Amino acid sequence: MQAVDDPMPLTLADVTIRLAERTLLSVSATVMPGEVLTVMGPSGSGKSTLLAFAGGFLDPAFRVSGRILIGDSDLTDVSANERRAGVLFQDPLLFPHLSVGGNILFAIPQAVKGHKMRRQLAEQALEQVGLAGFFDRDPETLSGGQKARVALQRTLISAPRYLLLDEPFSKLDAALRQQTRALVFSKAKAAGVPIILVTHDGADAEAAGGRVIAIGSEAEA
Ligand SMILES: Nc1ncnc2c1ncn2[C@@H]1O[C@H](COP(=O)(O)OP(=O)(O)OP(=O)(O)O)[C@@H](O)[C@H]1O
Repeated sequence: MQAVDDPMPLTLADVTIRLAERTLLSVSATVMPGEVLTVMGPSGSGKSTLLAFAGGFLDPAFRVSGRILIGDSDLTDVSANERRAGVLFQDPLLFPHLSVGGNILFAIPQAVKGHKMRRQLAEQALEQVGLAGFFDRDPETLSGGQKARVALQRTLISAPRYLLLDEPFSKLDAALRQQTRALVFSKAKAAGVPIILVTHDGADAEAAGGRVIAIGSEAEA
C-alpha cells in the first residue's frame, strides 16, 4: 500500500453536534498514528454523525461547533475530497460497474504513474488479502467477507491520512467477523494512521485495543 509520508495525530477539539434543539454529542479527543479510538453509544446517539463530521460529509441539517485537525492543519472547512480520510462502512459499497481490480485501481493516487505499476500495486493489494486471481471478477460475484477485504484494500491503497470505520463488520457472520476484524485492525494499524471505529459490539472494541469513549444518549423517537 501507499505509505503516508508523515502520519500525524487526528484531533477533535471541543466538537459539539446539535440537531434542532437537541445536543447530540460533545467530544474532545486526540488519536495518535496507529491508535484506534472506539466510539460506542446507543442507536441514534450520533456515532455515524460524528464520523460524517470527521470525514467532511455531514448533512447541513446538523449544527456543529469545534474543529477537526490533522497535525496542526485545520480540516474543519476542507472538502471531503481534500481531507483524504479513508472510510469503511457497514456495506462495502464496491462500484458495481468496475471489476474487483478496477475498484482498487480507481483508488490508487494519481501520483502513481504508469499502467503497469498501478496494475501491479492493485494485484499485490488483492494478494495480500487472499484474493489473488480476483482482479477481473465482477464484485457482485464475491461473498460478503471477500467484498469487505476488497473495500479494505481499496481504502488503504488510497493513502488516507486517517481512517474512519463505521461498523464495518456488522453484516458478517460470527466466524467471518472475527477473521475480518483481525485482518482489518492489523492492516489499519500497520498503515500507521489515526483510526476512529464506531461499533455497537464490545468484542470489536476489545479487538481494536485502545481507548473507548461513549457518546450521547438514546435518541428520542
Ligand atoms: N440527514 C439527517 N437529517 C436529520 N437527522 C438525521 C440525519 N441523519 C441522522 N439523523 C438523526 O441524527 C441522530 C443520530 O443519527 P446517527 O446515525 O448518527 O446515530 P448512530 O449512533 O450512528 O445510530 P446507529 O447506531 O443506529 O447507526 C438520529 O436521531 C438520526 O435520526
